[in-house]
Amino acid sequence: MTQREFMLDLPLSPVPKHEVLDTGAAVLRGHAAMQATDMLAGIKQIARLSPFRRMTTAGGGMMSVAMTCCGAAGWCSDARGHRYETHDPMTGQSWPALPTAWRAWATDAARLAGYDGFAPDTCLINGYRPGARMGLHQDDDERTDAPVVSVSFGLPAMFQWGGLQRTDPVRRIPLLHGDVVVWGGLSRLVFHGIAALRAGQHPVTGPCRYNLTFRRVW
Ligand SMILES: O=C(O)CCC(=O)C(=O)O
Ligand SMILES: [Fe+2]
Repeated sequence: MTQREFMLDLPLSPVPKHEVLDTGAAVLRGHAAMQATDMLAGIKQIARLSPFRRMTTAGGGMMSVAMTCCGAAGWCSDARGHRYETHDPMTGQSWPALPTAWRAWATDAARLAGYDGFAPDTCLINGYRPGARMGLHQDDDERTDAPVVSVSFGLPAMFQWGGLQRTDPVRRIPLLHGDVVVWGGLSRLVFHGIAALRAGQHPVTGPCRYNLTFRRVW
C-alpha cells in the first residue's frame, strides 16, 4: 500500500495510478513511498564511500545539485565535459555497489510503466538544497534503448518536461516524496529539468530533496 492510499484509506490497488506524460513516459504517484526508509539509509551508506560533491561543467560553472553514484559506472562532469567513469575520481575507488534490492525494485517499476526486462547497472543520486536546480537537458550519456527510472524523496520539486527539441514548450509537473517518473522509448530523449528548489522542511529529509535515477550505461 502506498502512503497516499494509507492516508486516504483507499483499497490496495495492485497497479499504481499511471499519469501518462507522453508516449513512453509516465508518473507513478507515490510508488516509492514504501522504499523511502531503505533507500534513504542506502544513500547515507553510499555517501560514506563516495561523498556527495558539486561537479563543475565544461563551461567552468559549478552545478548547484550535489551528486554521487553507485553501480558499475558513475556520471562525472568536469572541465573536460561529462561522461561515465568506472571509478569515482574523488576517491580513486570503484563506485559503491548498486544494492540488489534497488535493482529489482527499479526493474519492477519500469515494468509497471511498460518496460519489461529493464536491468539498470547504475544509479545516479542527486541531492538538492533550497535554490538548487537542474537546467533543461537530455539524458544521453548512457544507453538510450533502456528507460530511466527516477525517484523523488523529500521536499517537493517542480519537474520540467519539454520535448525532443530544446525550444519545445515545457510542462511543469510537481514531484512529491515517493513519486516515480519513468521515461523511455519515444520519450527517452525528451528535454527535462528541475526548477530551483523552494525552501522547506520535510518530515523525513529536512531541508533536502533526493533524486535517484536508475539507468543502463554499458
Ligand atoms: O532530480 C530530478 O528529478 C531529475 C534529475 C535528472 O534529470 C538527472 O539526474 O538527469
Ligand atoms: Fe536528466
